[in-house]
Amino acid sequence: MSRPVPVLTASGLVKAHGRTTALRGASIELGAGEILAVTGPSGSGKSTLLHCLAGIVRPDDGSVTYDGRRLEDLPEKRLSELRRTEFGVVFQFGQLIPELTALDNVALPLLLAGTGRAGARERAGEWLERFGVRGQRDLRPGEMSGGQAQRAALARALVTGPRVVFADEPTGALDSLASEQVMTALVHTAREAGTAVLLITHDAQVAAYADREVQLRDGAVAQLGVTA
Ligand SMILES: Nc1ncnc2c1ncn2[C@@H]1O[C@H](COP(=O)(O)OP(=O)(O)OP(=O)(O)O)[C@@H](O)[C@H]1O
Repeated sequence: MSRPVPVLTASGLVKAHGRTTALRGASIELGAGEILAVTGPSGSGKSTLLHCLAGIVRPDDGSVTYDGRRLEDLPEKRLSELRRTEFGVVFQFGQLIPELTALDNVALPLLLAGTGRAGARERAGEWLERFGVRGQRDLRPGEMSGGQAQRAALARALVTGPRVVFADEPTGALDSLASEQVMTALVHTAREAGTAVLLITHDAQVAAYADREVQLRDGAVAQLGVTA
């Protein structure tokens, strides 16, 4: 099967945190609309790789190219605009804002992008519906189950129509049923919207949802294999 056109490419990424070298020449390619799992032992550099690819952290060496633009050449203002409009991020503990309801959490990125309040709330409601948590729209994160909160976090990551979603252990804190619901919702929605997903996971069952898997070992890509 032919591979999709790359939307995000990293080559030779090096990144140290103090004396610890987290990435030692990691290279990776994410295709448009592709769901790519990044696996590997604890400390192998998975989160650091995601942070570099998402433009959250600047690598010490190497290059990240998104849609023909080298992230390292972009000024901070342009990079944060790109993160806001073209990338979505979700972490292990969804990091919803605890004081806001599910609906307001999902509406927030739209408000920040300049959508009016009524339109933002309406669209947020539609996205909660897609993830099967519209019934929880008026609950705050602490009042939802872990799986419900993660589905709301995914709705928030996807509501602006990003081209790439970065998910760092999105099911890491969930039981297997909730994990399955979150992954099914993520894969279904990403496929429908043509969104590429970079998915970090320890869990082979979660990695099996991806089109392809890349393993990191000691800060570099160890093996490429097709999982689906
Ligand atoms: N902010 C930081 N300060 C110091 N060291 C760090 C920092 N972030 C990561 N590291 C170190 O860099 C290495 C890679 O960490 P990273 O979190 O990228 O790995 P990981 O594969 O995502 O690990 P895990 O699966 O345990 O989350 C580890 O040795 C880690 O201790």
